[in-house]
Amino acid sequence: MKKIRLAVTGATGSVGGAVLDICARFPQFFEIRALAAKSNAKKLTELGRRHGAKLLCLTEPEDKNWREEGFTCLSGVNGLTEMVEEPSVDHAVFASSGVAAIKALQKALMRGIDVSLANKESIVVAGPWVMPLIKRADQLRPVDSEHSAVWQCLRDAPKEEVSRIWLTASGGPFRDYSAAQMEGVTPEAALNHPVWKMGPKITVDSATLMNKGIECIEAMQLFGLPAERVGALIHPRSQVHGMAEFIDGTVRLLLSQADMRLPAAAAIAWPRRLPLAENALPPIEPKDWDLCFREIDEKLFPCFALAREAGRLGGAYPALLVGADESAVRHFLNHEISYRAIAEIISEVLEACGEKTPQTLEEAVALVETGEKMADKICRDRRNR
Ligand SMILES: NC(=O)C1=CN([C@@H]2O[C@H](COP(=O)(O)OP(=O)(O)OC[C@H]3O[C@@H](n4cnc5c(N)ncnc54)[C@H](OP(=O)(O)O)[C@@H]3O)[C@@H](O)[C@H]2O)C=CC1
Ligand SMILES: CC(=O)[C@@H](O)[C@H](O)COP(=O)(O)O
Ligand SMILES: [Mn+2]
Repeated sequence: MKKIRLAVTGATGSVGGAVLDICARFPQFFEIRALAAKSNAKKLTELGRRHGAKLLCLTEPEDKNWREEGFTCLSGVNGLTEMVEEPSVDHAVFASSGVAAIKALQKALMRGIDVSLANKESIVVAGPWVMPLIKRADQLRPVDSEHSAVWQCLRDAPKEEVSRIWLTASGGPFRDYSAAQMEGVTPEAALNHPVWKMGPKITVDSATLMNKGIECIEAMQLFGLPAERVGALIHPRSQVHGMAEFIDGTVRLLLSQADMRLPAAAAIAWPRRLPLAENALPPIEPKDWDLCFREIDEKLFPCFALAREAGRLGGAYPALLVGADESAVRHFLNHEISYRAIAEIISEVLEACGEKTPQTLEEAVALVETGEKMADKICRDRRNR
């Protein structure tokens, strides 16, 4: 069988690591051609050598003349686009954070190569422009664990037979806190996720439940469903990752260990399933299967409510939300604003400038920056008060 030749954006990060782990375990199926990150030249080069990559790309290298012997080295955001246009790449994995990879995602889909997508920001911001570029079923495969689960549950299901889909949420470290207990929680506490080991931004988003709200918008885009047909439930043990409910009232659900290597493998190996249960990831024993779900309290988790509303309203709101959240989380992690202020600041941004619907992808991406800058200003003003 011909090996799948991959380019991985976000290779130095948490999901990037899961993808590379799968590739290393199954060298008979995968070949790493290209790796990209933002600025971590040392780790990227090390990974490049370990996985035999030929091409490396840093979008923001510290040294503008960055070069590494034995590799073709690209710099800047355009490097990501060049990377996915490389003829020897036939599968692009997007596992970077933020919105830098949107153009490259667009190019990869237009080129017709397979795409595995973990980066949720890009689809939330650019979904209306990116989704129509898909040329065939399953060209775009979700890697975000809940979306991968739903995608797998929907396999072979006619769209008209699907009534609703469900995403699960761990609930984050504060899922059992009262509003009073949430006052004054620290970044360190927010970074202590009960289940997943992830990058800092998404970990804080899990603690505010913004992650789940953003994932609802991501699901609306990926599966072409309106907000009212995308639900989310707290499921503390994170065994069930997503569900599809059908018009006859039956529900398919996907239950597995909480390990990003599973959705990564499902995406890059599709339609094949890799024998991960044999060694790396033993399945959960039936006696331990857990089917406890509970509703999300939108008062306790206002970020979730804000994202749900942004998804319902569409237009400029999803992009502004992504930008404002990026800023608010950064300021929270820097101990400059409180946990509660994250939702307050995002709400202020959405109220101030949500009306103008972007007409182009460029306008949508510009709105992310607008949201981020406006939230930066609100944070600064609050500190100076
Ligand atoms: N972690 C997880 O389990 C999950 C993550 N996701 C999503 O996947 C994405 C990555 O998350 P995660 O792995 O946790 O994040 P990490 O913080 O662990 O890693 C981020 C990665 O993205 C790279 N990166 C950041 N900005 C840019 C940029 N401007 N250009 C190129 N590369 C960039 C970083 O490079 P560098 O090291 O040089 O900074 C690093 O490789 C996010 O969109 C997240 O929401 C989705 C589901 C699960
Ligand atoms: C692993 C993954 O997909 C994350 O997006 C995860 O969902 C975060 O956990 P929460 O359910 O706490 O948001
Ligand atoms: Mn997820």
